[in-house]
Amino acid sequence: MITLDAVKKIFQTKDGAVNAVDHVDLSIEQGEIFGIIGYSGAGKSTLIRMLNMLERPTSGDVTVAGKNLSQLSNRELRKARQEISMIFQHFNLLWSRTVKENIAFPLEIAGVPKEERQKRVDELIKLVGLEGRGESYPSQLSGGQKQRVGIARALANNPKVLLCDEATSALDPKTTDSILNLLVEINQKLDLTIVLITHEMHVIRKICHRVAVMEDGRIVEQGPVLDVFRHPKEFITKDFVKQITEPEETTDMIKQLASEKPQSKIVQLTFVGGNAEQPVITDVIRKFDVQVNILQGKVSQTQNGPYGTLFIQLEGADQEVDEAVTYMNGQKVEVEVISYE
Ligand SMILES: Nc1ncnc2c1ncn2[C@@H]1O[C@H](COP(=O)(O)OP(=O)(O)OP(=O)(O)O)[C@@H](O)[C@H]1O
Repeated sequence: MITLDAVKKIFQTKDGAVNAVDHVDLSIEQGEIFGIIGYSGAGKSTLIRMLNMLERPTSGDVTVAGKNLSQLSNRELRKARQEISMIFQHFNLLWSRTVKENIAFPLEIAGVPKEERQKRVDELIKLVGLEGRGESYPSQLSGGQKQRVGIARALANNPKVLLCDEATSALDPKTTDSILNLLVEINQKLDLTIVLITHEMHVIRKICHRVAVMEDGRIVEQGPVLDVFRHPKEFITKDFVKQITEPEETTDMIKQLASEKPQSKIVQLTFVGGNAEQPVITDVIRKFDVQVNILQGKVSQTQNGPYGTLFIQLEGADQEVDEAVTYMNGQKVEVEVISYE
């Protein structure tokens, strides 16, 4: 559905050239929810804005739904953009228009007759769960409701692709979850391809099928979300995965326990599927002369199935503990001995 081929964007500034996007190749499938994660300044916004030519690449090709956007005339590009919609962090609504009028706006531009417009707006209001709010103005809505208007407006002309530019970054965690659920719902119902950029791994974990990690204008790692969670290769990816597996409280707790019992080993098990870790723990207790303390465990849902992490503390003679770790390494879990020295 979307391919980027050697795409570059260089901004000329008075302080010199900035390589915002540096030779990116990417391929996104029809019906996929594809996430791009990176810290501020990584080039995410520039990259996503090149997917609808809000930003033109300095070089390279962007192809969406079979059209090479770099080669289109302005008129052809306006038409292509009806198939590539976008939602934004700060919603970008028209404040003097009601919800209905905001949603109708792209239909007016596309020349859709009034009666058809009204029918379509009513459908969209229902689709995004804004029944009864059609006559409200944006200032009368919560953040989550404003983003629902943004989504309805973006879907008005039946796009093939929805681009989400930090669409939940201005929302609280609960509202974020409800908007993410809505995005999954429309992805499934409409077979819509969704590309999103974010700096939050939670967003990737919850809704994306695949993820690309961006740093200094480049894609440094990409793959199915579960694979990247299980085997993050780059340092930056490990850092992002820790947002999910190892919140600060966990780190503090582990440091404390490790200092109380310096001879013990703290091990993080990562597994895919609901109960994959249980037989491993049972086996370790049975086969080795070690004491296993379970410190913390968590299973999170992803679009590709459950993903879990478990922190355990192993106590016993050095050799027994080492053998237990070696044994676990050969099982269906990822094993990492945690050390904060
Ligand atoms: N119009 C512009 N002119 C000059 N430099 C720009 C422009 N837009 C972006 N940049 C620079 O390009 C680099 C990438 O910026 P970009 O906004 O794409 O990153 P980002 O990952 O989206 O970060 P953020 O989340 O902070 O927006 C940064 O160094 C930024 O300063």
